[in-house]
Amino acid sequence: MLKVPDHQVAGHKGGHGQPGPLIDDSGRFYKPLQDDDRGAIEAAFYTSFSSNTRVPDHIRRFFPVFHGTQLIEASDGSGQRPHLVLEDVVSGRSHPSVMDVKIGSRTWYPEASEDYIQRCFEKDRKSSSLCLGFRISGLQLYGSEESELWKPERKLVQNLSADGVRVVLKNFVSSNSPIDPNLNPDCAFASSVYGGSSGILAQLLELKSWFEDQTIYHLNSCSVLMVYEKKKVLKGGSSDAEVKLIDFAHVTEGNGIIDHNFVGGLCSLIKFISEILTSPDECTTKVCLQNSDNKNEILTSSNECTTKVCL
Ligand SMILES: O=P(O)(O)O[C@@H]1[C@@H](OP(=O)(O)O)[C@H](OP(=O)(O)O)[C@H](O)[C@H](OP(=O)(O)O)[C@H]1OP(=O)(O)O
Ligand SMILES: Nc1ncnc2c1ncn2[C@@H]1O[C@H](COP(=O)(O)OP(=O)(O)O)[C@@H](O)[C@H]1O
Repeated sequence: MLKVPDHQVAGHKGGHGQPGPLIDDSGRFYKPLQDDDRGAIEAAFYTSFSSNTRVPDHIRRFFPVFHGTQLIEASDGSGQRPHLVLEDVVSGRSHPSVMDVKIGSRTWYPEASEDYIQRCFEKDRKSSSLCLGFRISGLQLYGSEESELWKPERKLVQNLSADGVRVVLKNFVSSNSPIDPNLNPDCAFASSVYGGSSGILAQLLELKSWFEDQTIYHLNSCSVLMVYEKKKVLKGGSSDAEVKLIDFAHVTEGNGIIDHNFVGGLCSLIKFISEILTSPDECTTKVCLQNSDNKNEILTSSNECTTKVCL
């Protein structure tokens, strides 16, 4: 039985006349192939990547397993449509905290159309992509109460400044509520989620070492998906933190050239996460996430805050 995923944090969602992803009970994620060349490019990437013997096994685990394409009924009832059949990265987790981070200071690439380049350029300029080399595309995080789920409006998190990004990366691994203005992110779970030999930082470093050498693919506009199980962490168990790369609709051939745009963004994300691990209390900012009606201000403050960032 296919259903709409509860834990999608970014990308195209079903509704408003467009099909969205579906999941099944056996841990598979069905992504509708987009009509234009994006669908064909992503399917070609997964096909090439799955059989490419130059990709080391320890790197394959950072990509969802690919089970081919399949014709299934689209989520919007528009009839049968081809879908990529992928491993569902959040399957088996009851309270997954999830963050989608789009890597690269530039999400466009020279082979794209002029119109696409302009749209990407505008988004990169307005978001943290241009200055940091990545942007948070979307996230959800569970609080300490099982019923508490924070899923901020995507446009708010995408356009955060460096200070804002730092606070949200701290919120992601904190035990206290991101929407209580009186609470600073305590980074209580930083060491179990970001740290350790199998934590998110170690996984990102392993990826980085491959991307510093590989010249097969250029992963334009691709995301790092960071996932962990909040329920287990709250009980003192392992975070089961996982990093996966997703969204290959704009992959181009590397042609012997290192993907500097991807490597640069990855290094920047690594730096932010390393700093949270080494100095979790250090902060100079106060982030104010304002709702679209501009009425309800949600403040997330940190120790010794001196700057106020408003959206
Ligand atoms: O439609 P939008 O404005 O939500 O833009 C989509 C992006 O959403 P965002 O900029 O993060 O809000 C979306 O970004 P995310 O995957 O959500 O990070 C994609 O960039 C998508 O383009 P494509 O399918 O990769 O070619 C973008 O879709 P297209 O506009 O290119 O169809
Ligand atoms: N294999 C997967 N398993 C679980 N969730 C996924 C998977 N791939 C994508 N997602 C979810 O869907 C969102 C959008 O995915 P993405 O491939 O970027 O779509 P789009 O091409 O529409 O931007 C991600 O932010 C994530 O929440």
